[in-house]
Formats: sequence, structure tokens, C-alpha cells
Amino acid sequence: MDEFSFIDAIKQKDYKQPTLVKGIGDDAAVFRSTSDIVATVDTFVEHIHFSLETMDPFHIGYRVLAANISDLAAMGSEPAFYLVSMCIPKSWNQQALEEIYRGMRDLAAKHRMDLIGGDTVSGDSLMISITAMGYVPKDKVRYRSDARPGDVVFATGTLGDSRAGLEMLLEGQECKDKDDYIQRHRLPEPRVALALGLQELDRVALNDISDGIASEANEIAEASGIELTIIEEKVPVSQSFHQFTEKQQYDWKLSGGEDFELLGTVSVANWPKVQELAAETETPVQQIGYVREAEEPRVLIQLREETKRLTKSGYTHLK
Ligand SMILES: Nc1ncnc2c1ncn2[C@@H]1O[C@H](COP(=O)(O)OP(=O)(O)O)[C@@H](O)[C@H]1O
Ligand SMILES: Cc1ncc(C[n+]2csc(CCOP(=O)(O)OP(=O)(O)O)c2C)c(N)n1
Ligand SMILES: [Mg+2]
Ligand SMILES: [Mg+2]
Ligand SMILES: [Mg+2]
Repeated sequence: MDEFSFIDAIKQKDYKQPTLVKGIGDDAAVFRSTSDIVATVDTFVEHIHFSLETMDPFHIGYRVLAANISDLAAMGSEPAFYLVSMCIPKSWNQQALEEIYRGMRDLAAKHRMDLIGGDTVSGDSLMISITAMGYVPKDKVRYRSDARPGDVVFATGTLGDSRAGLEMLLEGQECKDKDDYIQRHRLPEPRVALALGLQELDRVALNDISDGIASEANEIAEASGIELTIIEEKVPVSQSFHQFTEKQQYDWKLSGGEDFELLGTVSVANWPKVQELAAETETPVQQIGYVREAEEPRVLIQLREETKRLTKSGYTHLK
């Protein structure tokens, strides 16, 4: 295999997005648009985001694109294009690399996304960086800074599952519904359908949960200058999540990360509409707290016996 035969092997034969002018094959890709364009990049590094113990090549591709699509959803945009930059160790063969791309293609197909470019280099450990782009109608982008006092705080899906799956993989442990937890870790489903449904609303603050809700809630509080309270027992978890120790449950649902669910806030008046859109798009949503005016931006966690400060405790690089 050389760089050029590899690119030929992973190139799409035809494209789905009508706004694409030039895909793979020139110095850069070209697309044309009248809507607002959302652009994001996320990187996946061996031994940090995955290891061959935790993921097969297919999952690696799927999971890194999912992380990017989740950011597009958190901005309220519709996924359209992605570019892939890879650093590949010599020990990886073409078949394994094509599996990574099969994982990406599998998820891309669900969202009609086109692979329009990338870059390939060799190096010591596997690194994949994806740049993804999406469209959003003018003034419908969903910022972290749009939470207001009086808002309902909501979360989609269940939290902590990905971290539970990772634990089972790394520790070789057994648990009830183990395969489901592992699947949540390897093959997350970003909440695009709900995010697009929410375009009907005038104002929603959104953030996706990659580091852990403790982290993302603080990002909303800081960006919006509000106080956000999370009611601990309302944080949605899977049915069999209670099998884990109290400490594991608490840590994993608040700081486990990589669930790629959405955390959001809307006005009380619009909350029924969110529930309606959630039902239409078959997305579980749950109110988990509320927003109040703040002297200083902060996040509180309301436990049964006390309410205390919840600081950023999710995953942090460079620490
Ligand atoms: N190395 C970098 N250079 C420029 N911008 C960066 C870099 N790393 C992160 N950012 C920007 O900082 C913001 C927060 O990034 P991050 O915490 O990774 O977001 P997310 O968790 O949604 O992926 C984003 O606007 C991102 O584009
Ligand atoms: C082998 C392995 N160890 C640990 C983790 C846990 N982990 C790695 S990165 C991360 C946080 C999310 O990654 P980041 O690069 O911060 O994504 P972003 O917030 O930019 O979307 C977590 C929980 C993992 N997924 N795999
Ligand atoms: Mg990021
Ligand atoms: Mg994000
Ligand atoms: Mg992060």
C-alpha cells in the first residue's frame, strides 16, 4: 500500500450533498452555501481515546466521526461534510485502515454526510482528526451562552453508560447488560434528530456531553452568566445502572463523559414543545434542573440532604 492507492481505496464514488462542487481529488474541496456553516474538529489518539483492547478499527472510525457529529448537533446544525486527517503507524495494514473508514462511512450514511478530503501521514501512534461541517438556517445556531434565569435544564438519553462500558472493557469485568454498555462506548449515536427539531424554537442553549455533564454544565453557566442547578436524582441513567456502587454511579453519570447526549436549557413556556419534539424524534429527554440568576456563574448539585457546588470534574487533557 502507498499513500495514493490508499486514498483511491477510501474515496467515495459519488456524493450526496447537493451543495458540493468539488470533493476528493484536487488541492482542496469546494462547496457553496446560502445558509450558515458550522465547522468543528475533534481528534482521536491511541491510548488516550481508545486502545485496541477497547475498540476494533471499525469502532475507531465510527466513534471519532460521532464525536464530531455530536458537536454539529450541539450547535443545532445538520451534518453535511467531513475531512479526515490521519497519522498512521507502519504496523497498521490497509485492511485495518479500510475498516476505520468503513466505520466512518456507516455513520456518515445515516446522516447523508460526504467525505470530501483529508490528509495521510505516517508516524508512531495512530491519530485521527476529523473536521466536520454542517448547515444551519440563519440565526438558528444554538449557543452555550443562551441560557436564561427561569429556564428548564434538560438532558437527552442516559448518562454514564459509556464510562461503564469503558470500565468493563479495561477491567475485564462482568455486569448486567454489559454488551449494551460497551455498545454505548463504541458506537455512540449523536442526537441530530432532536437538535434539528429544536430549530422550531426561538431560543435554546445546547452543549453536547463529551467530557461529563459536570464540565458541560459549567460551560453553559460561564457562557451565559447564570447559576445552573442539577437535581442529582433526576439525572437519567439506564435501568441496570443501579448495579454499580454509589460512588461509581455518581462519578460516571456526572463526570464519565463520552455519552454524546445533549445538555440544554429552554424557557418554561417552551418546555412542552421540547417534550413534543422529543417524542416525535424518539429521543428520551428529562428535566434535570433549573436556571437562576447568579452573582457569579456556577453549577450546583441538589442531593437528597444538601445542595453543593459542582465543579468541572470531567476529562481534561494537558493536566
Ligand atoms: N488547539 C486548538 N486551537 C484552536 N482552537 C481550539 C483548540 N482546541 C480547542 N479549540 C477550540 O476551543 C473550544 C472548546 O473546545 P473543546 O472543549 O474541545 O470543545 P468540545 O468539547 O465541544 O469538542 C472550541 O471552540 C474549539 O474549536
Ligand atoms: C483507552 C481509553 N482511556 C480513557 C478514555 C476516556 N476518555 C478519553 S478522552 C475523554 C473525554 C472526551 O475527549 P475529548 O478529547 O476531551 O473530546 P472533546 O471534549 O473535545 O469532544 C474520555 C472520557 C477512553 N475513551 N479510552
Ligand atoms: Mg473538542
Ligand atoms: Mg462539544
Ligand atoms: Mg474535551
